Amino acid sequence: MASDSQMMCLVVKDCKQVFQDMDSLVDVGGGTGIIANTILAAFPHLKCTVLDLPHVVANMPDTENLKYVGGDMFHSIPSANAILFKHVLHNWSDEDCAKILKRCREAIEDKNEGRKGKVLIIDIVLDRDEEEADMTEVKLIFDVAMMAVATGRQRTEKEWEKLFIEAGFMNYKITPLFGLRSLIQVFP
Ligand SMILES: C[S@@+](CC[C@H](N)C(=O)[O-])C[C@H]1O[C@@H](n2cnc3c(N)ncnc32)[C@H](O)[C@@H]1O
Ligand SMILES: COc1c(-c2ccc(O)c(O)c2)oc2cc(O)cc(O)c2c1=O
Repeated sequence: MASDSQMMCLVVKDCKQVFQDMDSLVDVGGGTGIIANTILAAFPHLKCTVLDLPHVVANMPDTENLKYVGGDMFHSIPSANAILFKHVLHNWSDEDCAKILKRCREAIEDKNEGRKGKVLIIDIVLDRDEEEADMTEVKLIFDVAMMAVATGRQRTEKEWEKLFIEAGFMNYKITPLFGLRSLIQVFP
């Protein structure tokens, strides 16, 4: 998982505009900060926070631009312009994702400036039109794996869309990445 996170180098390189116009980002379920550090290397002006379970971040030292918060995404997510989830939401049921996405809406609302941020999701999107059959097969194997090891699942675009709308988001944009995954930007 840690080495896979280095694929973020390519995401950051290919999707510069996604990170350019923000000041702050929270990586939810960001573990030991590999993804956050990769993003910071390309965008050092950002203030990043990694939110993960207390025992995961207990011994992680903060740096000038990267802070570790031990907590629970179901209860509260620190405020920021963007909230990132890489390989997190596929571990959770629709009901759980709805709760998490509601916490995101609270986290990206800037009450003083009336500005609203966005949610970034890196995960599998099943049944993309342009996709080859063998790619779909591998994605479905991951779907079965997620159901076996957690209460989660892989989702089609329609299933993602339903989650976003039910959580009060207005719009989204899917950018396919290399391999199996896509970047989904979700806007309030
Ligand atoms: C599958 S890992 C993904 C790690 C990382 N985002 C990546 O792509 O390498 C899921 C992460 O979510 C964290 N997590 C699980 N439940 C959580 C919760 N309630 N609040 C915050 N983080 C949680 C786990 O500790 C773990 O680090
Ligand atoms: C489906 O997610 C992908 C994972 C993954 C593995 C284990 C987990 O607990 C997860 O939550 C996610 O890992 C990889 C690794 C790769 O090199 C390529 C991939 O496409 C994926 C996933 O899509």
